[in-house]
Amino acid sequence: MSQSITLPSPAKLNLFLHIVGKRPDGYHELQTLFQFLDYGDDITFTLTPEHPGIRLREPVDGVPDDDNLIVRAARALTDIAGRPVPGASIHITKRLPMGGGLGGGSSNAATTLVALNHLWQLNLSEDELADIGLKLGADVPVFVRGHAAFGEGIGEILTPANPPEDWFVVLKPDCEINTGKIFSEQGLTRGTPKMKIAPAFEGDASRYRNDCEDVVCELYPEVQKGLKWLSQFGPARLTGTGACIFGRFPTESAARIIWESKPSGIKGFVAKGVNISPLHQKLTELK
Ligand SMILES: C[C@](O)(CO)[C@H](O)COP(=O)(O)OP(=O)(O)OC[C@H]1O[C@@H](n2ccc(N)nc2=O)[C@H](O)[C@@H]1O
Ligand SMILES: Nc1ncnc2c1ncn2[C@@H]1O[C@H](COP(=O)(O)OP(=O)(O)OP(=O)(O)O)[C@@H](O)[C@H]1O
Repeated sequence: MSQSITLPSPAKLNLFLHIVGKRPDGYHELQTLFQFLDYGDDITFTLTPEHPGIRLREPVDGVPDDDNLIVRAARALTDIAGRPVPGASIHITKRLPMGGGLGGGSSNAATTLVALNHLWQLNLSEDELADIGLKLGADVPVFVRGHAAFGEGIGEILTPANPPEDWFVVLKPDCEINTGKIFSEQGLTRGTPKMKIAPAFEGDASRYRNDCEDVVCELYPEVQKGLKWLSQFGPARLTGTGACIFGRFPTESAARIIWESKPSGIKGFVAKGVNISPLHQKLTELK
């Protein structure tokens, strides 16, 4: 690879999300089905041997650079490198809404780990990168591994899956939702019985549920309104702890017809569900 590389940092959907328990450390045990979207941010990494350290070319709105998951991921790799590494300048084209349940920050962290592992020639394995990623956020490992998967534990125990690669209308109701706040809500459904993960479940969208939906709809009426509208055309769900909601369609044209008729003012996009992450597709092309 050259000294500069631009890589995708895609969104994920939680096609379903069950909360099956709570761990002693307060984190919730989940069962979920992750699929990637062919839509997301792009990040350009340029090595700057003349300038040591990590620099973000522009801040992400409302996120101090030291808290930015891109910078935190790069620093975590620097710490583990065991030798001096060249500086890096990082430019992000941000498309994913924050607090959207699309895993934007986690995806940015994963793309950074994968990119700098290559550019700095650290040769860390996928397992090692996923372990570093888990310390940054529960959703980072699935983005590092790059295959649609059933997620268990807090999302780090991954079993590769192949749900249908349908088209989605993703809508972003006008609110940002803090993941920690939803997990701390008293009324959250926490006791869904654990099921045996089985491939048959991958295609059976009628069984998909998100246990955060009731609490989120109660706290954020704009999410409830969006779900009601989207449900007219088929099953619609919340992703993660929201705020984004999605409806599934068999073709792009079917999705676009609904997208064109959405209520004015609501943002979002149309995208295809993909089982190999666009990040990993691009890496394969570069090899
Ligand atoms: C809801 C999901 O998006 C589903 O994929 C993820 O589990 C959330 O992952 P994430 O945004 O990376 O979340 P983190 O940054 O790790 O966690 C934010 C906060 O949410 C709570 N949290 C998160 C994940 C989890 N399984 N149980 C929790 O209780 C914890 O209080 C944590 O401090
Ligand atoms: N590079 C980044 N991009 C977006 N958010 C970031 C980034 N770095 C840190 N953050 C912080 O992470 C928070 C969550 O952002 P993110 O876009 O991951 O939300 P999300 O889609 O709801 O995530 P999840 O589905 O994992 O809960 C933001 O509010 C922000 O404070």
